[in-house]
Formats: sequence, C-alpha cells, structure tokens
Amino acid sequence: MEEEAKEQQIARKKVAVLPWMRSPVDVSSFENCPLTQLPFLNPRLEAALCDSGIDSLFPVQVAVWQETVGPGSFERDLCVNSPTGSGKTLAYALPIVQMLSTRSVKCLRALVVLPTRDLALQVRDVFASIAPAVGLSVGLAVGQSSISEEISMLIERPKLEAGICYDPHHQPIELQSAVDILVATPGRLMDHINNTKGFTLEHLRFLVVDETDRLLRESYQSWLPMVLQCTNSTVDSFFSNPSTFGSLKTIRRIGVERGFKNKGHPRLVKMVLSATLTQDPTKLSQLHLHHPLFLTTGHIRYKLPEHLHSFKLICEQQMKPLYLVSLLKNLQGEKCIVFTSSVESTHRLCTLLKFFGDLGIKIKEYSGHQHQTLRSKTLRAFREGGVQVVVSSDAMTRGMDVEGVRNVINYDKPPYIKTYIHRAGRTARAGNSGRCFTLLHQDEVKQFKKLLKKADIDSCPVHILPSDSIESLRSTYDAALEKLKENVEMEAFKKRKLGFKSSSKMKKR
Ligand SMILES: Nc1ncnc2c1ncn2[C@@H]1O[C@H](COP(=O)(O)OP(=O)(O)OP(=O)(O)O)[C@@H](O)[C@H]1O
Repeated sequence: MEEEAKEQQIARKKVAVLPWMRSPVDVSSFENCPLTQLPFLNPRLEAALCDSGIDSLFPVQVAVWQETVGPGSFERDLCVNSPTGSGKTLAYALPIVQMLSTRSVKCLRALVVLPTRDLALQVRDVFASIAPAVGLSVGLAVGQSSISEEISMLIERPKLEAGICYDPHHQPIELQSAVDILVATPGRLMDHINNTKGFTLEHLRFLVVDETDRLLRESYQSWLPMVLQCTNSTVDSFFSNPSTFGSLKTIRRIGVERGFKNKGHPRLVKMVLSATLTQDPTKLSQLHLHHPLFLTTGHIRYKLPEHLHSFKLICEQQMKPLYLVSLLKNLQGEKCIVFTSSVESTHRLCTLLKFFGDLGIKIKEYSGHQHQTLRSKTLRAFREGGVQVVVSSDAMTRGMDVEGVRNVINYDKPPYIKTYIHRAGRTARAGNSGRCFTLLHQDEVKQFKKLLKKADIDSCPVHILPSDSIESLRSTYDAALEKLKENVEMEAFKKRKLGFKSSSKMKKR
C-alpha cells in the first residue's frame, strides 16, 4: 500500500523524478532488426537464434544491443521499462552471452536474479538456448533440487590425478565455478553466498535484476547489499594484498574498461528491467547504478501491449461464478488464465468450477500455497495444451510466458494498475493479440475506469454474454455451491485432524 501511494505521488510529480529518468531513450523509435543486419552478432549465436525460431530482434532488444554490444559498449548501467511480452529477457541475455563468448577461463561472470522459481526456470531456458553455442554454461539456483545436488552443478572439483593423494591441509583444493552464467532467486542465492565453498561473485561482470520493482520491494535477507558487497570487496583486497590472487583473478583484471580511468578491471555492469519500473529514487539508489541510462517505450509511464484489448463484464457479486462459467464456455477452450485476489479464493473458485459438471474444459489451480512439483506439473500441462484454463492467485501475475494464452480474466478486480498490467500481460505477447476481461459489480466501475486511466486506457467496452447462457447454468450452480460448502467443511475437518495429530505427536516427544 505504502509503495503504491509513493509511486502515485511520483506519478503526480510531487516527488522529483531522478534527472536521468527525464531524458530517456525511446524504445518505440526502434524497429525490428533482422539478425543478418545486426552489427557484431557472433555467427554462432545467430545460428542458435535461428534454431529457436528467431530471425529478427524486437525493438527493445535492438535498443539494448545498441547500448551494450553496439556503440554504447556497456559504458552505462541500463534501466529498462518496456511492456510485458516485448522480449526483455532476450534483450539482456543476448548481449551478455555475446560479451562472454570470448572468455578463456570459466568462472561466474553473469548473475540474473528473479523473484520466483518458475520465472528463473523460464529465463534459464532462454540462456540455455543460446549460451552453449559459444561454449558457455548456465546454472540455476532456485531450490528446485536439494542443495547438495545444486552445489554439484555449480561448483567444479578438479579431477585428481591417479595415484596422487592431496593433503587438504597442505594443498588446498581449488574449487571453481562450473557455470559462467547463473540464474537465481534471492533466497537460494543467499544460501550459496553464505555456505557454499567455492561459490564466489568476485569475477562477476554482469548483474541483471529482472522484475526490479518486485525484487526491490522485498529485502530477502538483504540480498542486494550482499551481492554488491561481494562484488566490491575484491577490489579493496586486491590493492591491499595483491599476492593473494590466483590466476583467475589476474585474468579478470587484464581487461581495461573503456572510458573509466584508473580501473584495471571491468566494472560490474547492471541491468534492471520491468514492465512497471519503479521511479522511486530511494528504491533505485539501492542499486548503486553507474551513469544509468533509462530506456522506455513512448511517453506514458505504463504501457500495455499494442494488441491487447480490454473488456469489462458487469454483474452482481453472487453472480460472478455464473458469468465466469458462461464466459469460459464462450471462449471455447482457448487458453485462459483466471486471476483471483488470494490463494484461498483461487482454491475455492477452482473447486467450485470442478463441481459445475463437465464443461469440456480442463481447469487447474496454480498458487503459491501449492508444492513446487505440483505447480511445475500444472505449468507443463498448460504449456503443452493438456490444461486450457488456469486459475491463479498473483503467483502467475509476473513474467510468466505461456505460448498461446489468448485470454486473461480478472475474476477479482486488480487493486493497482501495476497488477492489471502484469496480469493482462500474460496475453498479447510477442506482438500477438489477446483479450483481458475484468468482472466488476456496478459500484466498482468508476474506480476501475480511474485505474485504467493511469495506463492511458480510455476504451474498455462492456462484454455482453447471452442472457440465456447464464440462466441455463443456474440449477447446476446451486448444486455446485452445495457441493462446495460440503467440500470446505471436509477440508477444514481434515486440517483440524492433521493439526491434532501433529500436536499430540509433539506432546509424546
Ligand atoms: N526476437 C524475437 N522474435 C520472436 N519471438 C521473440 C523474440 N524475443 C522474444 N520473443 C518471444 O516473446 C515472448 C515474450 O518475451 P519475454 O518473456 O522476454 O517478455 P518480457 O518483456 O520479459 O515480458 P514480461 O514483462 O511479461 O516479463 C517469449 O515467448 C519469447 O520467446
């Protein structure tokens, strides 16, 4: 709430916007660029992109390329504010992979931080589609597997020569990074920083903070100051005690940065991105940005994808399930995400929909309360088309990229414009078209109009459903409600029983 109020204050210009944000690079002045015309692109990367079905870069990717590999040469840190689905992931992945493609020694040089596991997995896949083409390896630190499994993927132990036995006291084993690029969530990253032998950020050249506004909102055990400290500390120790450096550290320091005098090592380049990038100076100051350059699309603060069409459905509160079912039937099995306001209502709504009888649509729940394996299974089935409708809390709001999602339904009105933008942005991605429907009762209409105005949306027509389609569902609805009531009671009973069992176990101990 506090954060939203501050952002609104900034939007009303009561808080000064940082000077460098006042003269941005306008991404909308760029056009798609065929890979064959992209300057300096490594031919092996070009081939890997073509294999992934990409033959040209989107405007935000061209703009970032220009400021990094192009004439900009990574001289400034980048803050990118670009609509959902505009291709921000490849916008940072491609220049990083291109820059690291000439590295001679493997060590951890690029770190990408994301707020959730599923997002991290998605971004890892983008890196994995191009990095191997130039001999780079990509790691993942998200707590998906056990920490020991993760460590063995991230840290390489030197192969001992046959017959030679090293005494760890006299011959410390040199642990090395097994990856050049690491995609991580803050919690697991902190585990490795604090506890994993051989895990170091001292060679880091690139730090990406994706979904920046979300990540800066949560301090996650002060992960950001810790990361910055881990990358800075080596500079001081280098000057105070140069003899402690091994070969890798020397290699890191032979590249002299262009344009920044008296520094014998590459600066840590930071890239921060979001579709709703914060303008709050206090938040941005935590990143210690170096001559930041702001890239944004057009002159509006929040921009929706070009081919997104917004609609509203007006109905009484208690009629919402009927309208939803009727709408889903109307959409005839097109891929669809239904957003609710909480994990509890996600579960209740999904259960209710299942009691509606055979709708001919496969519906699944996806929420932060579920186990990761179940969530991953649902996501896989949704991607593959086995599931057509996913009912979700905000767990799916940000960044998730599922091909073919044609519709987003706000079952509960989004509280903020940022929420609307991220939810709606699950459709109309990569230049495709999509629709976002919001269910409202009459009292909410005015407020919703005001909310959309913040993203310059003037047109949000009413979507009319055939009245007989709603009437015909009434009797099924009443029966489904009854079943839901029984189900809620049964689940509450099971929970109490489980609670009783575990508390009596505790007493026995
Ligand atoms: N140059 C390209 N050509 C074709 N498709 C692309 C290109 N770049 C990205 N895409 C596709 O566009 C989709 C959206 O990309 P991405 O997830 O990076 O968007 P985003 O800007 O990060 O969105 P969000 O703000 O929601 O996280 C993905 O499916 C991706 O594969």
